[in-house]
Amino acid sequence: MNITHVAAGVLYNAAGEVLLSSRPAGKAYAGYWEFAGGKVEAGETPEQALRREFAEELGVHIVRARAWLQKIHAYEHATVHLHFFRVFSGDWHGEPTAKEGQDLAWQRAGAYSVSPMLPANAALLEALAVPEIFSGCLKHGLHGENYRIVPPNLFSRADDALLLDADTPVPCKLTPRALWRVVANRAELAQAHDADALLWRADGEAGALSLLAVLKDGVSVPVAAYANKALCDRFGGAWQEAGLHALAVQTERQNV
Ligand SMILES: Nc1nc2c([nH]c(=O)n2[C@@H]2O[C@H](COP(=O)(O)OP(=O)(O)OP(=O)(O)O)[C@@H](O)[C@H]2O)c(=O)[nH]1
Repeated sequence: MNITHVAAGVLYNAAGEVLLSSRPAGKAYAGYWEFAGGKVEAGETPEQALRREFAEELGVHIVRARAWLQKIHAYEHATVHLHFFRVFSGDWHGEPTAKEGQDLAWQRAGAYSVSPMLPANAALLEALAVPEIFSGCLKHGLHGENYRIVPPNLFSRADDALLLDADTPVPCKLTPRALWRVVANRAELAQAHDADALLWRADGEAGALSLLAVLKDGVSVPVAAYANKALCDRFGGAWQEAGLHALAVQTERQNV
């Protein structure tokens, strides 16, 4: 199969908004909103392609980009392997300028006002609303800004995300905003193919290192590392560099 590699970036401003751009006239899906980026050229890494596309399309110079999710999507015209990056405020400079006739809009993650969005990006746009810091435990749930992930017995609101083990069926009466599965190794990861997001439970150094290896291979859904504060302090930077979405710091009082 012929696969086109594409690099795209989620650019953040100081207010925490993300930049979307519309596809210019003449391209497939003209007028649809997407993240700035484009095809990876021969001899380039995805990150190099991202830097080039951001300079060409937006006049933005990227200082540091963090790997995020990877998606494979089959379009009528091509199958694309998308490499998404996040570029946080402070990690870029320049004034984003539409250099290719596109429209630009800063948007609050989860409260988008532009449309239509590129259909392939739906899960990604939802993933951006997942906060980057959680705290709590598996038994009582994990809490982040405007977001909570709870086990079935605590599920009470339509905007709750549901926390389940890798092999527990979703209770049919529940319709969570997202399904999070708890995994601790590659075998459980392989079972969790229906998850919208993953909570990687790292109990010690071995678990922390295997999470790092999984992230380096590339992940297609947001991953939060569930670990005690000491492990989060020790591995947090390396995990985030490799594509971790969030840290879920295990609170002291529990032991599950
Ligand atoms: N830039 C970008 N492309 C995306 C995103 N999501 C997604 O499915 N794609 C797909 O990835 C492909 C990117 O190709 P492109 O046409 O933007 O790349 P390009 O600027 O290098 O195109 P060109 O060679 O026609 O000038 C398209 O099929 C596009 O639909 C996204 O968020 N951003």
